[in-house]
Amino acid sequence: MSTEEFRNEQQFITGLYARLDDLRDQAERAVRSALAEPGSGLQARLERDVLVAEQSGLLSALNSGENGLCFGRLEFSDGRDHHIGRIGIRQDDPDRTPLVLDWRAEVARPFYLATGHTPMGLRRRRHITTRGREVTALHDEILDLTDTERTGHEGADADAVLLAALDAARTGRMHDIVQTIQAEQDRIIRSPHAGVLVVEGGPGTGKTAVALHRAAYLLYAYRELLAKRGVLIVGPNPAFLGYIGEVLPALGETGVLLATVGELFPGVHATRADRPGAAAVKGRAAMADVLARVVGDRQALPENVPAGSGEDSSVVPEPALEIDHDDYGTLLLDRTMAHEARDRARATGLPHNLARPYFAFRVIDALTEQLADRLGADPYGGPNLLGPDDIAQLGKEIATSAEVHAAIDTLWPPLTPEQLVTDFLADPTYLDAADAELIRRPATETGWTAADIPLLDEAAELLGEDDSARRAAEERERLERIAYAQGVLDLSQGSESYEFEDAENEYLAAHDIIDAERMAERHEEADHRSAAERAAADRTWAFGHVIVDEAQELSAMAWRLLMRRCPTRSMTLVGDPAQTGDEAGCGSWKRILAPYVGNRWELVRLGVNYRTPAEIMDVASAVLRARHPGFEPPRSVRSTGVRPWSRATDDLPAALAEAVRTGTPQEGRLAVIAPRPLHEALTAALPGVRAGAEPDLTHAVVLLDPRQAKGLEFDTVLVVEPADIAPSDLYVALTRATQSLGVLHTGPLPEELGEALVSR
Ligand SMILES: Nc1ncnc2c1ncn2[C@@H]1O[C@H](COP(=O)(O)OP(=O)(O)OP(=O)(O)O)[C@@H](O)[C@H]1O
Repeated sequence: MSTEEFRNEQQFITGLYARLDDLRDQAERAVRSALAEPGSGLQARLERDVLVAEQSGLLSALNSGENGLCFGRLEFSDGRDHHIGRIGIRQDDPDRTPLVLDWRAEVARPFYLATGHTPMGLRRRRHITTRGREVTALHDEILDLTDTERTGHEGADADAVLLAALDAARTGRMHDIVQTIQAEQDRIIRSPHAGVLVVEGGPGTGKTAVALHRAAYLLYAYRELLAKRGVLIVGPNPAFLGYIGEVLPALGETGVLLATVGELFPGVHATRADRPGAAAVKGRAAMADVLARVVGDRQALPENVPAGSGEDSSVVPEPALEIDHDDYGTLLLDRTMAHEARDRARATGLPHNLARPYFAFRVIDALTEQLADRLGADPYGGPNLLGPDDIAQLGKEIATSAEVHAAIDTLWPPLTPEQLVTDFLADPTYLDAADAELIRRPATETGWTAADIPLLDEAAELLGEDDSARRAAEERERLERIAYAQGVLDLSQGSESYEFEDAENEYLAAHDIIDAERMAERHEEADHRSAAERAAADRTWAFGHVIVDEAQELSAMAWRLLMRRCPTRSMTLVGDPAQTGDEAGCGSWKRILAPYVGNRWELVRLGVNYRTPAEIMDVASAVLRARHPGFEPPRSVRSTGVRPWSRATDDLPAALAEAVRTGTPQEGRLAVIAPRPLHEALTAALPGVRAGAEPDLTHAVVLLDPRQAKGLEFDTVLVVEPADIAPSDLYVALTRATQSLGVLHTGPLPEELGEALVSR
């Protein structure tokens, strides 16, 4: 081993961290002094806010570089020599020479793609492993095969760095993979941001890792566009989002919204669970039509014939609403009138609440006409005696009558999504009896389920938000801000000294470059939250890019919601149809995507399993092949030589306690995956175990049900009572371990599993 190479590299890394410390100091000082500024005046406050935001963003990016700041070096045959790191850092010289290049820069690509066959101009690729600020290992690969110069760090196994990362003890939190991204993954991470990209791959093929690094890459490559519109990452449950939550901050990116579909209707938290079968019914595409019909039904016509209207036998009595007007006695809002008003309002094509004023205007006009006919009728049969002013006055009185508005509300009520969906679930219509029964929920039972959220969103689309009051208030505020900004500008103009006319001293004052309106707008922007925060609070936010993990789990209704959040259809969807567990999940990409993008989407497959050793993957594949004989499992990149085992027992809690005691790794994590009904008994047998809806995954031992385990991984996994777990969920459970797998059972094992395991 060449100690000189080692020393040189250490010297470089030490210098690099010194530069990082300097930059951090500068940014901290800038933030501190900006915050200490009294900031009088709009312009000063605006500048201060911008500076604080910029420097804080820079600080968090610099802090993210603390671990593994630099992890690679590229030496090109033409003499170029670059270090590669988590973030880019420049020297403090007039040219701002790069010290280390951001892994996302185009020049860094050969680090991930170059091979002996296609060296991409590289002579040597070096992996630098560090602990804190200390270099602990160097691995070199010579790509130019004519090169005879050796450093002594050429690894016998070029994949040593990758294998070390895969073998490392798990922490309960996902880590980034910037140091070891593989070529097939790199191509996906850097593919252009427009259009729909589907990434399919078996368990452990790095789909989640790729999706997260793609978000970081897109924010780097299309920063201007995406920082404004934000990136949304959708995951299957909050525990999973907690598990992946540290990856992007570690890559210096914080402006991404991570959410489950159940969190995408602002103001509503899904806290209830659906009963079995209900989510599948609620998730069907047909629910969109059902809800549209339900809204249509709320645009009603009068049903009852008023008492006494059949007295004149020459007139066919018509159903009508009787309106008792304080001043003018009874008015009749009859069916013909309501029908005509409804047709007019519907013809606008607007959502229910926004079409409502059109209905109301029409009804008011018709009632005014009715009243004018009655009051102005000439007893001698001549033309109406009322003039246009009288009729206009009558119209005003009708339009401001509480009784008239009550009648309009009866026929075309203003509705909220919550109200509409609550009423629908209490009395589900347009469904067959069995489906209706599955989703029926009395209006007195409050709280929402995750499958209700797409229904609420659909209802919100059908109803539209009548936001005229809010918009009027916003406009008032805006005008006030402009008036204030104008005052500020007038003052600054008034205080100009004569020196400003002197060409020598000429500089731009605020009023030269900005008018009051723009100044007010800029101040308003400076007040605003980050794109991710604003997006989280706004149901109609259109994201710049949407990434969906475990995409196979989403229902047709959930897709409708997500597509509304991404009108440009710039999306990355990752998933594995073989792992579909949710009863509402929609299996085929073609079926999911056809309604939105036809066949204009791209599919890429990942075929290497980085998580599960070959011995464990053999067992999991046996389970899947029993149902899908043609199934091709992903190829495991490593094997451990440890065969998965099974143990039959009469005393499950005791046997499990023993297996947990002997199986818990010194470092690393163990998960027990068991059907939910067993959890109470098993928790009692495992003191200190973390269980429940959102267990702390960083704890040494956790108890999960198979659905909770989706997307997660642990060093050791114990699967309990596999015969009681649905096959696709069992496949997921069996593929969660990075080192060892055991199965405990009281009854017989599923046949294919029994054959694949060694019994203990
Ligand atoms: N290039 C890589 N370098 C190092 N580790 C990697 C690499 N690719 C994937 N991994 C690791 O492999 C494991 C599995 O990755 P990930 O969770 O992204 O897979 P997945 O395809 O989403 O799996 P599943 O479908 O089972 O949820 C993770 O620990 C991840 O860090």
